[in-house]
Amino acid sequence: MIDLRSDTVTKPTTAMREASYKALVGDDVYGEDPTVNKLEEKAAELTGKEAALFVPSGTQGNQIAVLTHCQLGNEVILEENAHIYLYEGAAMSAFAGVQPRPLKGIRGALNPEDVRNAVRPDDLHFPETGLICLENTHNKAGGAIIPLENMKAIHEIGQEHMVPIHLDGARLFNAAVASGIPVKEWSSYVDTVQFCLSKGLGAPVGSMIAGSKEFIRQARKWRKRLGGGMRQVGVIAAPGLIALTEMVDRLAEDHEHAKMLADGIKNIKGLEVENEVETNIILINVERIGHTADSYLEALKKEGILGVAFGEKTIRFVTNFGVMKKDIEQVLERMQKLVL
Ligand SMILES: Cc1ncc(COP(=O)(O)O)c(CN[C@H](C(=O)O)[C@H](C)O)c1O
Repeated sequence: MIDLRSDTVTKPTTAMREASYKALVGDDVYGEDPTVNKLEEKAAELTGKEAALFVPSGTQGNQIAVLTHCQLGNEVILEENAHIYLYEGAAMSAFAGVQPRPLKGIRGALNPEDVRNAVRPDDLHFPETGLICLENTHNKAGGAIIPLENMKAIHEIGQEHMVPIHLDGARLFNAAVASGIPVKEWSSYVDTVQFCLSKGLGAPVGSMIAGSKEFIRQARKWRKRLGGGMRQVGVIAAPGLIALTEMVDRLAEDHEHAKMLADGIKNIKGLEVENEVETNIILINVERIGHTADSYLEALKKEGILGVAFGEKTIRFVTNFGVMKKDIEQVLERMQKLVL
């Protein structure tokens, strides 16, 4: 099986498994796990924030950010196809008691003037705007990189209106590697950032949230309230350190494979690549070959290829370090056969 469903399917490397085995551990509820402490320091250093916190998933990282930034009854400005809006089970309403304010984006990027106009004025009828959420790279937009200028402009609006900004940076390292702009620079235009260790970086579990010391102190408390206080967590934090020290630069290979796959698909009659492939995600429209996303995925599965549906007529492929160049060649050969 060539698994292109997501970069979440990556399995830990041998180095990660060895690091787990050898990890120095302690009780993290008492702050005594040296490995996760090191990982949190590393994440703070890479993002240029004062502190960071290890969390078991990107979703929990995003939701702890909402819980920590917002009060009950706040409104959260976000892009209408953001993961935090589409794929997190309305957690921000269920747990934090806030209402999302979805805005239309272009390839995931919000128009700064739309953001400015969406910030609520002080009025007895209105909720206060508690947070602005950005996502980079943008999953639904096909791993699109939100331009730095756009983030800078929205940062200024946040500062002007004293509304904090959270970045869902699940694939922020993909944006950094593809653009050559360091993670620290991207992070300088937001108050808090969540990034995944468990996606392209290949760790088996976990994400990091980074922000001010005070923010992380409160976020740690929210994680504990959610039952996320962990004990000898170094066992799963150690692979995260390998992810950050050994697996970042190789993301360029995933991007190269994605471009190779997209270029090959463009030569297959009837298939249409929907997105400009900047990182590791490819969106393919299958309508012209008379398929729905589901029927095409079924046909692909019979050929030993896995993808996911990303709409009625669109499938998504995500390259990852389990997929080599020879796999990409195989996928193209088998997809070509499917349309003959
Ligand atoms: C932008 C972004 N932010 C947050 C998350 C949540 O991360 P996890 O909770 O899965 O660790 C994801 C996961 N994305 C997963 C995937 O792409 O296969 C699915 C859709 O949930 C994400 O793409």
